[in-house]
Amino acid sequence: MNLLEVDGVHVVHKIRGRGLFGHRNVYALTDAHLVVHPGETIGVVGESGCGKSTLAKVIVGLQRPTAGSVRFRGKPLESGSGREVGMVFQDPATALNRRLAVARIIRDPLDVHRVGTPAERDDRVRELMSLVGLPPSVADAVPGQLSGGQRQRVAIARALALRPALLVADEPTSALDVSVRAQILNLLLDLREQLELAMVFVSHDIQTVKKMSDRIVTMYLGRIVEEAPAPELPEAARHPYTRALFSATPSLLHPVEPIVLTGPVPSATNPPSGCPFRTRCPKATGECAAELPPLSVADGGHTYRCIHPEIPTGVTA
Ligand SMILES: Nc1ncnc2c1ncn2[C@@H]1O[C@H](COP(=O)(O)OP(=O)(O)OP(=O)(O)O)[C@@H](O)[C@H]1O
Repeated sequence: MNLLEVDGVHVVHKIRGRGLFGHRNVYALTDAHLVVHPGETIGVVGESGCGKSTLAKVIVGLQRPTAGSVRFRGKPLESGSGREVGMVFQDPATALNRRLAVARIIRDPLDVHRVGTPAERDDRVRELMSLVGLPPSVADAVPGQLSGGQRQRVAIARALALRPALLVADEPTSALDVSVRAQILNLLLDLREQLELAMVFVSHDIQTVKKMSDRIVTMYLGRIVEEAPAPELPEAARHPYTRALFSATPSLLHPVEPIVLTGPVPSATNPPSGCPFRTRCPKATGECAAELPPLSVADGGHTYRCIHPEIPTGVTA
């Protein structure tokens, strides 16, 4: 059975316009479809504002869809399955209550859900601290007394307290010093292995996402424009935008032809007709404005929305 199914989810925010213009809609997420299988890691990439965090919040139940549904093990997310999905946020400095001691922060979900006896909760907190590599000596410290890496370990321990089957990590290392990023990524990889966790890993750092993920979802202006097996990227990327993202942070192992994007990302209040990427796409033609490109399917569960796709070397279109 699928662990998680995001089915036709839209998130539209209403914002107050200036003067006589009344309300405007921000199309943060449009018709998102995504399936997560037990134990697999889905990477989500795209530029700032493309809807990555909105998708992450929808998956953990922090953002209610305007339309569409999210199902966990076949049941609507609202029906109590929320505790099976843990979330780690970008900045542990703001995500943690700065007045509470580490042990209290990690224990909080256990208290809220009344898991076991108080003594069992204490044991679980000790176990979680050891799992994420926190020494027992920091149990009584407050977040301000810890390093950034330690704070993120506290956040990860708290997210794992209720033994979720799925962990959503939204830019979990981007607020950290470069020197500790690898440690936190390795910790997430170890935990995934040890606990057989599924993960949704959100980052604008496409090379890290490639390393962490089984499949990669590319988002642009609120839409999923491509989903492909991570090991095959960037060579197999069909959507010019996925290629552009990879070519912006080239890797020696996987060189790609540079695709330089010009012009600003269009506003999510007024997305272009047809293909959302067409205003910046080097391959765009008049046809791209007419309608949203249909979902095309390539080998290996690879899907994309583009009518002028890149064709990988050695593949016939
Ligand atoms: N509460 C809100 N009210 C109005 N607009 C919002 C709200 N939350 C998000 N948005 C808008 O929705 C769009 C998607 O935002 P989201 O935070 O999901 O993008 P993102 O890809 O995660 O960006 P970043 O990488 O900068 O975090 C953006 O245009 C953003 O400005």
